[in-house]
Amino acid sequence: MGAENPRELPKIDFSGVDPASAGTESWKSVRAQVIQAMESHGCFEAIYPQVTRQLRESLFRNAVKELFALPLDVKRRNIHHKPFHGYLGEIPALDYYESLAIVNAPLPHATQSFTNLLWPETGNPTFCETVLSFSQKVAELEGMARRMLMEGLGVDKYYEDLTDSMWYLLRFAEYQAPAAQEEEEKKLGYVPHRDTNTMSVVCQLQKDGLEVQAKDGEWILASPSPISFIVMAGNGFRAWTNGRVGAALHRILVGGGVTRYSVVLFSVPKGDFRVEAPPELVGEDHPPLFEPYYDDEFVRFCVSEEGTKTMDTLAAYTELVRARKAEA
Ligand SMILES: O=C(O)CCC(=O)C(=O)O
Ligand SMILES: [Fe+2]
Repeated sequence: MGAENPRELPKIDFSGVDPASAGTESWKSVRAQVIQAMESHGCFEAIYPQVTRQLRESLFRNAVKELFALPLDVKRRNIHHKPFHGYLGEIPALDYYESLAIVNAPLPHATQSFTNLLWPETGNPTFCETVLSFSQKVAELEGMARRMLMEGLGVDKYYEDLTDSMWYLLRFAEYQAPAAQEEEEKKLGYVPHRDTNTMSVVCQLQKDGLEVQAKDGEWILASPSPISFIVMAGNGFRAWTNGRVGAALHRILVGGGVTRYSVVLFSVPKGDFRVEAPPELVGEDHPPLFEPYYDDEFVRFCVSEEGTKTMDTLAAYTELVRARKAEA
């Protein structure tokens, strides 16, 4: 594993494991690397050829291109009541950014209805098949990484329940190349943040852009191979593990005259799930760091004026709830 160089993200080879291989020697070896990487860097590069180069090619060269080429009024049909769960574009401070999202993407009916909404005449079966097989395979990677971390903390008995309490959101993003005269200078494509959800798996076309903050405050550029993904935890997992797993601070830089595309799978707590650390992770040595919450409520805080002022939304949210409780 490449964790020795603190200026590079650790690389972990998942090619020898699958969800059914939990407990095998190869699983344990990958697990040890995952635990170490999350401790040292808060994220890692997963080598994952289970998503074949061919599938990745058809995703980026066909599906993603076709999606962003649709007229704006068609893309805007992708509406969802929850922030960040549908079409996003023309956002102040995110000048180069546009994205669309599929809630429950690994479920065939969900991706099919997204496809029907955008291509009502044809239902675009090729898009649907490509996106479905991609998100199903990537969901397996998210599940393995999360299960390994839960095993490391001795709380894997909750793995199935935690999985059932979440949905997967697949988001397609385009970061337009800044205008020619700005080419030399990199621009912020997405502001520094920690994801609000549980875990995130980023797939990017071979274009740099994603940077993760190291412990010393320096930014590390992710340079995943053509068969790699970047895996990180968000505030949802940080809260559920009572801070034992940290949420990586990251940002996107764009420049060099190249438009960047990414497809990210997020595991997101469902609306009725209370995000709260299990008793095994709380005790005298580990006082509860965060207040339990429902994701909708936390996301509402994150997009509020107060939430957008802070870099640590989970800590700020906890502070707010505790202050309210003290007042009551
Ligand atoms: O586009 C990417 O690579 C990741 C963007 C991101 O950080 C996010 O959507 O939360
Ligand atoms: Fe993010």
